[in-house]
Amino acid sequence: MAVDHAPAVGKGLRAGRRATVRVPATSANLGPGFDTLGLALTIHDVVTLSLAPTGLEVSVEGQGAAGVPLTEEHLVVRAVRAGFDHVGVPQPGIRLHCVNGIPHGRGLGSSAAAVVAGLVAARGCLQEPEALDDATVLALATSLEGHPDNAAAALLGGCTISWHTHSGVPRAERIDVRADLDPVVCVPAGELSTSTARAMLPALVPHPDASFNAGRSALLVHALTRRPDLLLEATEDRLHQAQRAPAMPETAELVHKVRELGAAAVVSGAGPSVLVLGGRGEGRKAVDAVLSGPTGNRWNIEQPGIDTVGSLLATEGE
Ligand SMILES: Nc1ncnc2c1ncn2[C@@H]1O[C@H](COP(=O)(O)OP(=O)(O)O)[C@@H](O)[C@H]1O
Ligand SMILES: N[C@@H](CCOP(=O)(O)O)C(=O)O
Repeated sequence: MAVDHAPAVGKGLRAGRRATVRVPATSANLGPGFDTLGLALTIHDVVTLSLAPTGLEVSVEGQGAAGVPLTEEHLVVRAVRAGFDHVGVPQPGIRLHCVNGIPHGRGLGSSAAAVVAGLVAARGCLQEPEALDDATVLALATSLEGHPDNAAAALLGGCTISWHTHSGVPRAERIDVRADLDPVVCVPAGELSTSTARAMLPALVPHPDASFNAGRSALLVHALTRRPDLLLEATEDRLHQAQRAPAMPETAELVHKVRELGAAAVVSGAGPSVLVLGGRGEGRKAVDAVLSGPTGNRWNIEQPGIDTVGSLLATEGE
């Protein structure tokens, strides 16, 4: 009788499982809430993971398909492996297919989406999925990303407040923003990596600026939930946008012009996209007024809804 010596997928993993995760784009900071506030948007990546005894096969369609490595360096693969390492299961072979809707390097949380999708897909292939519960995924994603704001919103959906405990554990809570909040996103063609934009920030900030942002962040929670008329004032910031403006002058100019018309424009994440927050049609009206000239066609204008689901896992097979 022939003996099959082929290696098997290791203990603790579901060999026949196919895990599909849909994960939203996120806009972080929302002005004053640097590394704290995040908003999930209905622009999505979808990743499908299945396991094999050995090897790696990665295929990618959509955003970033031409640029991302199809190797162990692929961010989703790194996240899957980080999840399995955390749980302590033996690393299997990986078959991964990604359909990407989130543009890369534009301040819409593509890297956080990739990391969260990989971790949640890893959860879907575990015998004991609770080993990668939301708190653990947030902690692992934050350590891969360096900040929790995008990862929290990508994982939980909606608008999130995230913070670190004294012992350095990231935590997050969702707040229920007004149903009529109608975000507009203006996406330029050029990319700016988050690490480049973070390197532009000073290590220390003056106390009055810290105080200014603390007040605006608190006000912003009130504006997002109850008082949209305060959004313009509540989205003021002194901690990061002006400091990063030299790397994205067109973004800074668009934010300024839209705000002059009374709409709450901010840099989305680390930029260079612009997010405008307002009631139904308000942001779009201001953006159209500013971008009606020849420079307007340099921006891709989108009106995504708010994703209230967060990361959505579906599994097939044993
Ligand atoms: N879906 C993805 N698959 C693989 N790598 C990704 C994916 N999304 C983002 N990345 C990696 O992260 C980089 C962008 O991350 P970052 O500079 O933080 O910008 P963003 O604001 O889009 O998160 C990409 O250039 C790519 O290397
Ligand atoms: N708080 C972070 C947010 C980065 O978001 P991204 O979408 O640009 O990755 C920062 O401002 O650096």
